[in-house]
Amino acid sequence: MPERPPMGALRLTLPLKLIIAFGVVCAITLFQALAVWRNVSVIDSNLQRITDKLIPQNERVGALTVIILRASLETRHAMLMLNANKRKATIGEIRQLQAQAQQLVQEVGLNITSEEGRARYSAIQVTQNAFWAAAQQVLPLVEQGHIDEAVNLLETSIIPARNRFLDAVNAQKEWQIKLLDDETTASLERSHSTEVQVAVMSAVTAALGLVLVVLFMRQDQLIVTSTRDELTGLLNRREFTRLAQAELARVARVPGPTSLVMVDADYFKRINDRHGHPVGDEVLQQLAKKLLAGVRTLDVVARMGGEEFVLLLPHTDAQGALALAEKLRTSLAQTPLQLRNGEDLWISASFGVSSLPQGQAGTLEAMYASADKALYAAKANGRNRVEFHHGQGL
Ligand SMILES: Nc1nc2c(ncn2[C@@H]2O[C@H](COP(=O)(O)OP(=O)(O)OP(=O)(O)O)[C@@H](O)[C@H]2O)c(=O)[nH]1
Repeated sequence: MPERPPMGALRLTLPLKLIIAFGVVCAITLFQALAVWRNVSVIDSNLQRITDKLIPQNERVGALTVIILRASLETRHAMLMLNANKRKATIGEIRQLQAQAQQLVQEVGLNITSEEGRARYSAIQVTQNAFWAAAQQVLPLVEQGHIDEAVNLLETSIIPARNRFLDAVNAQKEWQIKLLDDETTASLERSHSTEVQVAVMSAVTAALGLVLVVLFMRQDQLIVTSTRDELTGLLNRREFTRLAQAELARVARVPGPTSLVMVDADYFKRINDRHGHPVGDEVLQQLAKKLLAGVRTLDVVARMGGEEFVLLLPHTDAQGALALAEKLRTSLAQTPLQLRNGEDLWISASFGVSSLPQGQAGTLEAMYASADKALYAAKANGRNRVEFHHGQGL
C-alpha cells in the first residue's frame, strides 16, 4: 500500500501549484517580450544598413536624411503593426500600405488652393513619382525572386531621385531644410506651412514605400539563403528535412503512401577532373533543373550536398515512385546537357527508392536509410539504374 502524504504536505501542494503556474506564465510573457524586442532590434539594424547604404557617409547630412529617418520610424511602426499578427508582411500588404500612403498624399495635395502651393506640390510630386515608379518596378522583381536585380534597381534609381529631390528643395529658399539637428526636426513638427508639410509627407510616404520594399527584400533574401542551396536554388537539406517531417506527421494523421528517392550523379568526379569545377557546377545546376521539371508541383526536390539530390513524393506508392525515377533516369541518360560553352555533355545518375505504404507509420531516418541502401545497390550494380529497398520499419 502506498503511504498517504501527511495533511500538511497536501495543504502546501495547491499554493505550490499556483506559484508554479504563475512562474510559467511569467516565463512565457518574458519570452514573448524578448522575441518582440529581438524582432525590433533586427528591424532596426536592417534599417540602419539600408540608410547607411542609401546615404553615403561622407555626404553632408541633408534633407533626405530627415525624410528617410522619419520613414524608417514609420516603417518600424508599420512593421510592428504587421508583426502583431504575422511575423512577415506579404507583398500584397506592402502594396496596400503603399496605396494608402499614396492616397493620403493625394488628399493633402488636393487641399492646396493657392497657385504657388500647387506649383510647389507638383515639383515635389515629380520626385515622388520617381520613387513610386522605382517601387512599382521593384515589386514584380521581388515577387519573381530576382532579389539582386531588385536591390540593384533600387540603388541605381534612388540616388538620381534623391538628387532631384534635393535640387527641388534647394530651388525654393523658404523650403530649405538645412541640416538635420534637433532644432530643424522640432521646427518641422511645429511648422504650419502646408507646403513644407506636403513636401515632407510626400517624400516620407514615397521613401516609406521604398524602405519597406528594401527591408522586405532583405528579409526575403535571408529566408531564401537559410532554406535554399546556393548553387542550384533547390531546397537545402535542412529545409527538406523540415518539410519531409511535416509530411510524415501528416500521413500519420491522414493515411496515404509517401515515397523518397535519392539521386546521385554517376562518375561526377571525372566530370570535374576532365572539364573543371565550373563545368561541374553547371552540370549540377542543369541536373537540378531537370529533376525539378520532371516532378509534380506537390513533390519536394532538394540538394543534400555534393552531387546528391533527394525527392519526396507525397501520395505516391512504391510503384509510382519507381516509374517516376525510371522516367527521370532515362531523360537524363538519353539527352545530353547543353553547356554554356556550346558543348554537349552526356551524364547519368543512379536512383534509390524507398516507400512508406498506405496506413503504415515510419520515420524519416528509416526512409533515408532504406533509400540509401537502394542507391548503394544501384551504384554497385553498374550505375545509371533505379533500385528499390524494402527497409526495416517501413
Ligand atoms: N563542381 C562541383 N563538384 C562538387 C560539388 N560538390 C561535390 N563535388 C565533387 O563531386 C565529386 C563526387 O565524387 P565521388 O563521391 O567520388 O562520386 P562520383 O565520382 O560521382 O562516383 P559515383 O557516385 O560512385 O558514381 C567529388 O569530386 C567532389 O569534389 C560542387 O558543388 N560542385
